[in-house]
Amino acid sequence: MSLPAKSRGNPKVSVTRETVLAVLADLKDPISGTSIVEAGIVKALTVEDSVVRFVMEVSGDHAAAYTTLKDTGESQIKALDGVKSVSIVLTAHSAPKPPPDLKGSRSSAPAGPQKVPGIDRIIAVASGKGGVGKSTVAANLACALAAEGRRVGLLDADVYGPSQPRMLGVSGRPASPDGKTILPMRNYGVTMMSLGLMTNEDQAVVWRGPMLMGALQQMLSQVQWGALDVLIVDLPPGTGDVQMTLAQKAELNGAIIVSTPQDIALLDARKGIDMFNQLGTPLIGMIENMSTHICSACGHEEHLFGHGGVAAEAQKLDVPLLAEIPLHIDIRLAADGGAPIVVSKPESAQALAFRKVAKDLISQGHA
Ligand SMILES: Nc1ncnc2c1ncn2[C@@H]1O[C@H](COP(=O)(O)OP(=O)(O)OP(=O)(O)O)[C@@H](O)[C@H]1O
Repeated sequence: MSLPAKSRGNPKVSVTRETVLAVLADLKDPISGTSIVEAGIVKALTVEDSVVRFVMEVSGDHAAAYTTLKDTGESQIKALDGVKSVSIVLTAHSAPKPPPDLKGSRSSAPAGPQKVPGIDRIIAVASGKGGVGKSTVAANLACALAAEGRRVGLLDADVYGPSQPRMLGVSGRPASPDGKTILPMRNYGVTMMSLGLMTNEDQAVVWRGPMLMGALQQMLSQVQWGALDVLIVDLPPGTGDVQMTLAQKAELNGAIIVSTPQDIALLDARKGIDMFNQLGTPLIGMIENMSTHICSACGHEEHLFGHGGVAAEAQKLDVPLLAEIPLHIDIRLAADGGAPIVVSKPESAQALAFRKVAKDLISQGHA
């Protein structure tokens, strides 16, 4: 493929994603012989403020063969007009052969969920429906556990709407000094990694199933989490590929289901509970979020989305109800402002509701 005409000599020209892709399309994958774009090696390409970033996802067996290619790509993109800098992260995942053993094989090799080295426990925070406050709960629980002295990681696996960088007030890109491992970000005592940090915040990310699985696996195995007492995983809403992959690849110690009291959210939450039951992941409990609204002006309490629906459901399903978190503007402002309420107003009633859950998780040995 030939390059689009470069606008040499024009310092004001801004480089586009298409121009970068055209350069990359001319680079041959040393293994398949096709272009590295066609071979699906280039992932999460973003062009932002003249800075080009992308991930080259290659098989671990051939990582060395790609180092030169990475350097070539870097210098060719740097040479484009309008490019200030280039950041390429070369990530090597384990070889695709033998095929992933998802159903269990007759071989003696251990199949199924594995413990992630250095991580004592993994808790998934899930919801059946989007927008019920799952990410808010995950961020507050992670910070509250850290404040209790636990070594906490937070993995934002919500690939369709990663929000943890914003909630934890973290920006910038994770570094990969050796091209193999990724250094996570850290704030409020929480070690955090998000797929959102590898992509452009304004860009809709269309993840294909296998790409998603590769990315999730990388997040678990190539991020330098360090020693953790607990890793909280903020899952995307619903019962899709990410949930399945996570439960199949990593040993999950438990799941927390977040729901609003409304029937429709509860219906979806039930599907989520069903899925975890089928995957063999123990349910730690349910959290009713946006349980009751307390007016910040007059203190009047009203039940915008109903109240007690999750408690009734939890009882029916014989799953503990961990908390009823009120709908309060301070919770939203804190989350939007990059300092969850347990950090920004730790003594408020809203923060105490989250902190109690964290303390209970510790005392029950879950975190
Ligand atoms: N208890 C609460 N009180 C007030 N606002 C809340 C509360 N919980 C969540 N919110 C706000 O609701 C919005 C959605 O929350 P959040 O992003 O945590 O939901 P989510 O379930 O993770 O959504 P998605 O799955 O779509 O990412 C955010 O603006 C958040 O600040």
